[in-house]
Amino acid sequence: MIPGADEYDVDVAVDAAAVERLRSVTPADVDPAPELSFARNVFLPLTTACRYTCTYCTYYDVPGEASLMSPEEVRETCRMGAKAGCTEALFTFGDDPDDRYTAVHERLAEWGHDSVHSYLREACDIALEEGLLPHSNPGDQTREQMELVADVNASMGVMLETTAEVRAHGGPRAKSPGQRLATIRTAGELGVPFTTGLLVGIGEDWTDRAESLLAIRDLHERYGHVQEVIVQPVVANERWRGDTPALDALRRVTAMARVALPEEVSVQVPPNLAPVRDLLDCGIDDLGGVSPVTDDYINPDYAWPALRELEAIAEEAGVPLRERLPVHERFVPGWLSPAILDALEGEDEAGARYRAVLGD
Ligand SMILES: O=c1nc2n(C[C@H](O)[C@H](O)[C@H](O)CO)c3cc(O)ccc3cc-2c(=O)[nH]1
Ligand SMILES: C[C@H]1O[C@@H](n2cnc3c(N)ncnc32)[C@H](O)[C@@H]1O
Ligand code: MET
Ligand code: SF4
Repeated sequence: MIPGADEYDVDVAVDAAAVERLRSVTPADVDPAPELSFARNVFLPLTTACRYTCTYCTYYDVPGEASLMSPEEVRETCRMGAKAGCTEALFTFGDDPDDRYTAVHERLAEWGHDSVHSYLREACDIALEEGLLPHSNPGDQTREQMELVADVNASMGVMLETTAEVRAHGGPRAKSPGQRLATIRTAGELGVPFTTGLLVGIGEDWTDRAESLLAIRDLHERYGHVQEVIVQPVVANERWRGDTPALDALRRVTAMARVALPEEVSVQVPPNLAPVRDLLDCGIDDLGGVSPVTDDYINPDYAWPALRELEAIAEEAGVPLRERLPVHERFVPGWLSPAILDALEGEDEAGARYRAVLGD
């Protein structure tokens, strides 16, 4: 039984025999992908306040020190991104800050918001006005929270990380695998194209990795909404002095992701955190969002490779490098809200920029 599954009423069916079969997959069992895709984004860390205290994370600030990006800063960053040819505004930040962050809540109230989600909606509107398509990953979301922002996002996401109960999530306020699966299910119910993934090396074992991939597959089979699964190694920082996954392990879990998931689901590896060149034969077909203008605020010590480097990686793999939007092309017919479709069809510069990426 997956921890928290009962509490959040998720009936994800993971068959023990399928876990055993997936565990035995190796890179020799997968074919290399025919192309590599990526998106150009700007990273907008709306707030560093977070209800959790994951032990691998340097992103969150303690109450009293947490920051909140202002609407003006959001607009400025988006404008800069659009000018640099980006298509995606990546909003990813602390999970639903709790009541200990009084200063954050007071500031939000001054700006007319009673929650971070209410503010996120305004921020997504700003991004659309400035010519970027929002992709929000605010961590766990309730159905009510996701409903509040779904129609102003091209796609959304949350890392499942793992279905296991791990010490790295521990402490009094811990992430629950059941809650994360419930978030992924809610996205399916609401028809939101979705990104999720594994965080590798936080204390999970091979059975947990296989189970996590099969849980994602199960939810995707029900709703068809998973666009990509990220295989992300945990990386060292001043809070995480623990181990990081060895290359062998990363190669094997990447191949397992490729075998576990149907072909239409991309397998993404972040080129600033993982040795992508050594994973090209393990089935990856996507390099995720890469920013020409902002840092990776979650892992600030790990710089984005330049576009030139992505081109060199694709060349080494002998496949074309293709730019994509934050929502994968197959979701454009039928899945997008009027606000996002309007942006894609707009007669302005942004519309032309999106359509150029789509190849229309
Ligand atoms: O720059 C990053 N982008 C992350 N992204 C963004 C991703 O690179 C792109 O935004 C998506 O591929 C959409 O284009 C995530 C998106 C999600 O929905 C869920 C998790 C992540 C994790 C990261 C991350 O750690 N760093
Ligand atoms: C956006 C995602 O970034 C991941 N994240 C947080 N800290 C680290 C780290 N040290 N290394 C790699 N990924 C990390 C979390 O899994 C989160 O969901
Ligand atoms: N807090 C969210 C999560 O862990 C998103 C960003 S992590 C810095 O899923
Ligand atoms: S990984 Fe996300 S949820 Fe965990 S402490 Fe960092 S910001 Fe919060």
